[in-house]
Amino acid sequence: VDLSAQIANMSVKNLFLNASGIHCQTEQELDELMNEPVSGAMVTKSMTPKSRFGNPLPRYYRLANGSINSMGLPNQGFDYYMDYLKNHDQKKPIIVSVAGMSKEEDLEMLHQLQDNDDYQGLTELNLSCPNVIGKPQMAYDFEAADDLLHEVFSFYKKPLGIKLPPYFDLVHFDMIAEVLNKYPLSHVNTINSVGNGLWIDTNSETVVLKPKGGFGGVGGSMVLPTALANVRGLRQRLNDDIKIIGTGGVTNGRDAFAHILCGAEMVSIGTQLYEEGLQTFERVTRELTDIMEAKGYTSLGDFRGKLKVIE
Ligand SMILES: C=Cc1c(C(=O)O)[nH]c(=O)[nH]c1=O
Repeated sequence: VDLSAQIANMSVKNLFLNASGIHCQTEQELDELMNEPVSGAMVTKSMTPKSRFGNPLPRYYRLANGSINSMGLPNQGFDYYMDYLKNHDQKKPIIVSVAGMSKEEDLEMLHQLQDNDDYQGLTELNLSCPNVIGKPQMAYDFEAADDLLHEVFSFYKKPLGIKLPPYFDLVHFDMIAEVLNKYPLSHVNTINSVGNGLWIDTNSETVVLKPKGGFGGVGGSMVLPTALANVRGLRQRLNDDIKIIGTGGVTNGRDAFAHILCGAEMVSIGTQLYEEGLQTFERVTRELTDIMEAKGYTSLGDFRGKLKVIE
């Protein structure tokens, strides 16, 4: 099922999904997401060809208004997730997230997905992992991202989206959109965590994460302004047929409403889902429904992308 098909009969009910990395690494976590009644889709932890332990612990830390992580791409490996797809009926679309440690690994996994006749799913190429030691975030290198996508779309013909890091300059929105509009992407998922933040325990005068001297991706409510800007900036610049999954900073119905006003077709929840658990989906959906009812909206289309500016 590609995202646009999923969106065709979109309602509040199936608007939400987990952010990749959250509650989606093991078979048990994936089963719990699959059986969660409210979320409309789900996404796997970004996978690499072989399973990875990831970075040394501590590698996740909860902040007052968010989180910081340097997980280092821990995942069970490509074959594990392919087996999961084969052995479980899909009660909801599962987005397969792919994040090779190199361009070669990205291409290797995408070739396998393309050549697997049993696989008809929606794939998301993660170009934005900030925590693999020594590996830059590909999506900050516009030329390299263009080259990779050119090569990918020379053979990959199934629905494919990409996960982007946040950009912080309107010219960068222009530049990445110029690249992405050249390709038949099903969607863009924005934002990934805000890369290479740093948190300090001032009592011990020490960083809180072990990997990379404490540098890690920042998520949660404190990144909502950046997430909204990236959803809005890319919606204003991307071809209409490239849908946007809004990710970043969603803790309640009002945050989700804001993402949709900026143009998000679906909304994913990460830090809040990790901290509060799967009941987050039911709570945020209820809160969003209450807001829509109070405003007299009966469908997401009544307000999606209709953010007003001050004339
Ligand atoms: C796939 C690796 C990622 C990771 C990670 O595994 O460290 N953390 C993030 O916040 N975003 C990612 O994209």
